[in-house]
Amino acid sequence: MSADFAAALRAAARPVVMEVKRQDADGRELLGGRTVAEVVAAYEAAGAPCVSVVTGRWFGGTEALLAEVAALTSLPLLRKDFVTSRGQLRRSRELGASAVLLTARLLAAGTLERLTETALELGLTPFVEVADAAEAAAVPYGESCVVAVNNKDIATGERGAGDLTRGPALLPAVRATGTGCAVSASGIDGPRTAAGLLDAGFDGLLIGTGLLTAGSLPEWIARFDRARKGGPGR
Ligand SMILES: O=P(O)(O)OC[C@@H](O)[C@@H](O)c1c[nH]c2ccccc12
Repeated sequence: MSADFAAALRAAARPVVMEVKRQDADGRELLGGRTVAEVVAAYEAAGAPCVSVVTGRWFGGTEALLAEVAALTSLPLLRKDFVTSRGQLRRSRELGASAVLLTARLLAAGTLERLTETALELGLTPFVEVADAAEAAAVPYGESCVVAVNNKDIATGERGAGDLTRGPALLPAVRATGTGCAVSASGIDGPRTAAGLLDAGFDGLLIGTGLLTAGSLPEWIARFDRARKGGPGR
């Protein structure tokens, strides 16, 4: 559980944080009759370096889901939720998270700084999501954080398709935070899109719905590998 989330992601042949999420923002079921154990096993077989677990109620998640995934795998886990308190950070650690989502848009600057500090003290990697250049410029302790561009809009409840041009445009601002791990998150619909974001310079991706609704995960991965310019593991 203390595994280094960012290092695992950066070192991976397929730097994709694969997400366990019960429902999308519109309430659509995503596990499709599979058990959580089956989904985690499929992600491990696909070479996932890290797993994201959505505990937010909005997406049908619970804290118990994080504990369940932690019992199934030793991969570093990201807790995805709307974390606003230090208590939630401590709890995330207890439940087995290695990294925790902090959403810049939802947190006042002082709160984001305080939560980032506490996360680092607890040995959790802050996974800070930004949606514009101003948010990126304000990321505290950027060199110790994973900084992710969220392609979807939190202001509209993460509904809709997302804006995949946002990420590459924001990449210079994300790099300026000092992070060694720039991630593109949300709304990545297919293997070609995913490959294009890595070719555009992202170190990693976070994908939930696209993987969970893929007819065949091995086929998705094979298409992803083929679509990458330098092949997997450049
Ligand atoms: O399923 P997608 O579109 O690949 O997105 C994954 C992830 O980014 C999304 O689940 C998410 C984005 N922000 C969140 C905040 C809380 C919980 C979950 C999320």
